[in-house]
Amino acid sequence: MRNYKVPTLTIAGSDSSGGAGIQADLKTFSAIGTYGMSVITAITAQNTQGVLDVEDLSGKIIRKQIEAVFNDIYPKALKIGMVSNPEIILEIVSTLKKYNPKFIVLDPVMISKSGYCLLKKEAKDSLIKHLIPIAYVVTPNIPEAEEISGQKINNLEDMKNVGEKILNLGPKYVLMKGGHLEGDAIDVLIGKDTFEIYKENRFNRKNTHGTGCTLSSAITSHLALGYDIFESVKLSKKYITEAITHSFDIGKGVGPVNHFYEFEDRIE
Ligand SMILES: Nc1ncnc2c1ncn2[C@@H]1O[C@H](COP(=O)(O)OP(=O)(O)O)[C@@H](O)[C@H]1O
Ligand SMILES: Cc1ncc(COP(=O)(O)OP(=O)(O)O)c(N)n1
Repeated sequence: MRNYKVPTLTIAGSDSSGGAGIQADLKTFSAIGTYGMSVITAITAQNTQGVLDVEDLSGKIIRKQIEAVFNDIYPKALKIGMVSNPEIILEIVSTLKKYNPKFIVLDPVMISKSGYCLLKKEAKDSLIKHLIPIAYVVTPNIPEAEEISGQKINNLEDMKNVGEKILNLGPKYVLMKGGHLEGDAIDVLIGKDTFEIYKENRFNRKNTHGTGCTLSSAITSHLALGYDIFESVKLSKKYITEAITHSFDIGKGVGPVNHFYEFEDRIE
């Protein structure tokens, strides 16, 4: 069910190499078939080999971007990615509260795969106290869930327990991603009366830049298109698995996942 007129929004950082951040989000929105809009929170100088530098935008211009979008094209669903400092987090929360969006997908980005800290240490408390409670679904990977909860995660049982702890912070659902564990790629969705497992084979691929950004934007798109949370996660898990399977070599480091493999036959 594609409907390119259904508006979706990403509030996130820019990745100059196009594999993660805003760029991955907009590619995902387009590939799934929604109308993507963006609010940029930070500019990263980044490529497939790592993050070289970051400049945060001011709270003021972030607020103005959100207002410009909402006062004109109200998104059906939005995602939040990199928000690196407390001022940015507080500005986003207070501005979004004026518009009361139904579906906020929060990807609590902390450290890039290349090891760069995208969330400043002093921002962790604001993320936990102010941003997580307004989310419809939070999508931490294992290290992020450990950082948020202060608990170590080694297996599915730990994922469930920690997921419940994060749920108590106030979001409606927690989708804990198991990409950082060994074995099958297992994600779990935890809600008040919900415990769902989404399992796919693990594919041994070098090029996995942008997996987290892509999964959260896929969920955002599916929620915007009217799917419930269970179908949205199921379809998005399929989407990221295919995108990883078809990921490709570009640049000298960890290349991106592939959003457009379906169209490759048409490229001359
Ligand atoms: N090698 C892999 N094969 C298949 N799925 C994977 C692989 N690595 C990650 N995934 C999946 O990709 C999504 C993103 O997961 P993860 O890598 O944990 O997040 P992040 O990019 O935020 O670190 C999850 O659905 C996870 O299960
Ligand atoms: C600007 C920006 N935002 C987020 C990330 C993290 O992306 P993620 O999808 O978690 O994947 P990796 O980049 O860690 O592979 C990023 N790198 N840049």
